[in-house]
Amino acid sequence: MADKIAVLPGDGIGPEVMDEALKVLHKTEEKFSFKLEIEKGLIGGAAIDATGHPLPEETQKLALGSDAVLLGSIGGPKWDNLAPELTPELGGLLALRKLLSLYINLRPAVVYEELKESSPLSPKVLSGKVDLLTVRELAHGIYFGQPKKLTDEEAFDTMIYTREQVEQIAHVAFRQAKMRRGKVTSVDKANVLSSSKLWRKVVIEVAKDYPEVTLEHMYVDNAAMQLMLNPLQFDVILTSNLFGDILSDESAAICGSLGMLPSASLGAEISLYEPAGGSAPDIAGQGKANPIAQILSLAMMLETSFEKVEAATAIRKAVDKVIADGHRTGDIAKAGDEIISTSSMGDLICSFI
Ligand SMILES: NC(=O)C1=CN([C@@H]2O[C@H](COP(=O)(O)OP(=O)(O)OC[C@H]3O[C@@H](n4cnc5c(N)ncnc54)[C@H](O)[C@@H]3O)[C@@H](O)[C@H]2O)C=CC1
Ligand SMILES: CC(C)CC(=O)C(=O)O
Ligand SMILES: [Mg+2]
Repeated sequence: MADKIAVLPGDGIGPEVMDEALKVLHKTEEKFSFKLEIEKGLIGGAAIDATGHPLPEETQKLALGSDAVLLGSIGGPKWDNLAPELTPELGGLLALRKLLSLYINLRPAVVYEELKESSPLSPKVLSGKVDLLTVRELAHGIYFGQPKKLTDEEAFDTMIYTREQVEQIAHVAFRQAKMRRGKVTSVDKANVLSSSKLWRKVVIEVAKDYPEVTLEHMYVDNAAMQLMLNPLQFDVILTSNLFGDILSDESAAICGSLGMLPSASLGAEISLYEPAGGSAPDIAGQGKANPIAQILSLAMMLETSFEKVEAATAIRKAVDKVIADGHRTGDIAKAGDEIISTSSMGDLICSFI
């Protein structure tokens, strides 16, 4: 039986960039002689409009019955004022991450030599190759902690981490660092938050199992600044759900655009692959979105869930080639560059596979 993927395009630019990723998948299947069974489903605002719920039962069944999930992005102003549990964010994406027990979120950020000019950072700061990996805890922390409350007079969220949850994600970061340049920077706010004090204590304990990996700690405010001042110092950034969400967007900015940042959300069995960015309502429906984050998320899926390493490498090489040849969507263009559309970028990447 063919391996099966659930394809959930979602909202805004989600369906646009997903079309390009599927084109690339089909080209890759042809080239490397394999076939994945694809079934599309609804999530987020699109699901609310069609069924009244951001994660309909049918989508839950589809995800649970697939070998991997490829997701576009969810949300948009149209659905912002619903009850929290019925929003595309909480009721859709976060509920899906919970359903699949996805506690690991890997967000690799690499600055392409040819895109250094698209980065807001100066050539002096980018004097070497920025290649960092955010390992973000994805299933707990303040996004999920109970109790939560929202009234017109009072609102709160709860940031909880248990020893076991921190241990789990810390081991992932140290294992990644062993395969990379051997350094983990654990980012917390242990000077203020109890959950961070436990985080730091447990990370120090886990580090003892990895004597070959250097561990350093950084408060999140300083980390946000250090990313701008000296991103070259980072190899693996290990951090909590909220801090990882914020810092990974910052790492995308360093790369030139959120449209360049893929991600893999991993857990017990079924993994989910999604661009780090959102539904980009400001550019949705205009053919302006950069599909590379979605296409690189596809490459992460082929490699991680299906062991199609050659296929994933071919996709990454094709992306390298379009960038090296100077093809640019608007988000990564500099003054004077010809700007190409979402679908032209997808076509070009296909042509290089
Ligand atoms: N994983 C997901 O599905 C996520 C969903 N969201 C949702 O997306 C909606 C919009 O949120 P925002 O804060 O505006 O964040 P966003 O990530 O959608 O957009 C931020 C900025 O990055 C740009 N951008 C993002 N992806 C791009 C791409 N592929 N190509 C070119 N430019 C790109 C957008 O045009 C915008 O200027 C909200 O409803 C939010 O909750 C936000 C983040 C992640
Ligand atoms: C809907 C958000 C919680 C998703 C997000 O911003 C992210 O995972 O980066
Ligand atoms: Mg985010």
